[in-house]
Amino acid sequence: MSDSSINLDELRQRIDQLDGDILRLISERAACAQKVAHVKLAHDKDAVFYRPEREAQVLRRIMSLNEGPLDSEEMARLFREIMSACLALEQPIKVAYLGPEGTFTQQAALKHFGESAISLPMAAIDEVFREVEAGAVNYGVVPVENSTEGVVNHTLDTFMDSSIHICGEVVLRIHHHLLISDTTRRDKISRIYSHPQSFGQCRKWLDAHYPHAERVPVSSNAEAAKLVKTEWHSAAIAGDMAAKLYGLERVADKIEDRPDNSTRFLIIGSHQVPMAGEDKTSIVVAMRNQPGALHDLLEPFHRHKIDLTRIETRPSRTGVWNYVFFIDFKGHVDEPRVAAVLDEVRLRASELRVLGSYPQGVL
Ligand SMILES: C=C(O[C@@H]1C=C(C(=O)O)C=C[C@H]1O)C(=O)O
Repeated sequence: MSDSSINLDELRQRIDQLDGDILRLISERAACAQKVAHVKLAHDKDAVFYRPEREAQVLRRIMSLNEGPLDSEEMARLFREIMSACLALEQPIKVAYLGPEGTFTQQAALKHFGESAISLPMAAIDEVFREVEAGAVNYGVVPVENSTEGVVNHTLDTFMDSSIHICGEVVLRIHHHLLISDTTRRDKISRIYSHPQSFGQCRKWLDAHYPHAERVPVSSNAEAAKLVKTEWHSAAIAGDMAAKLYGLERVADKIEDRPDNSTRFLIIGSHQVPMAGEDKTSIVVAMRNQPGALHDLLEPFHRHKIDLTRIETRPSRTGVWNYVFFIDFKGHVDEPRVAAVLDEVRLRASELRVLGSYPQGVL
């Protein structure tokens, strides 16, 4: 036996030993999580097992303790799955997302809740809201803004008519691929299907590589992937999940024009989330139609040194909502300085609603 094979045997024995240790520790952790669930139930029979603020703290702690060689995000993803499996022991979490199956929103839902969550596709953003409001699911996931294409107006508009809370956020790197089926003639592609947002994110690449192909907008990337199965001269632009789901081949990888192309999704639910330590708050504010309204709105944030992360304006849809601003900022409503700012803004606004305070996205 050569030296290298002796080493290999030893290393494999060591790995077997470590796997045994990991197995034992994961089981011990799962038993602990089960006990936590029983304690929660003893206090309140309608207790919610899932605690987004606690999960954010667990993941942040793991990332700060990690010394490699795995990078911290990779390690947090492993722990995300361990927590997801622990939680599912008691009660798998049910999550509605903007479908169909294979969309980036489903990918975001699984990234946030882990693969043990039950994810249910909905046909439209307002259906996701309705399922959460009706209590048919624990949470919903909807896209809210893309770094290349901007805000998803429909999501913001739906918040105006809803009493739902924002319970979390998740940011997903969006990679688009040009996909074909096994019957597609790759030299004869004359039509490309995708969602309008994705066409926007791949515009330059398409102009350079397929200037003459017809671009056909459809309701989702997953729908585009499905259509390609039946047409020999068509391709689709979609992500990994849709490619796998429909068994498509990648003709070109990562064709998005900007390498940092990412989408932010919101987790919506019916509970308010306690402080996690690094939180964000989203509010919607209506101001009266008068000069200086925007300045009046923002001035208290500046004075109290609160960091705004986003501000969007939407047209009002009623007489009361003259100007409607969606504002995200760092901090939690339970912090005194945030409460002070909101009190001041409330006096200046014709209406203010806190959509939610929630942990800043970790993964
Ligand atoms: C164990 C708990 O319940 C759930 C499971 C968690 C875990 O596995 O670490 C964390 C938060 C909750 O979603 C808890 O609240 O601590």
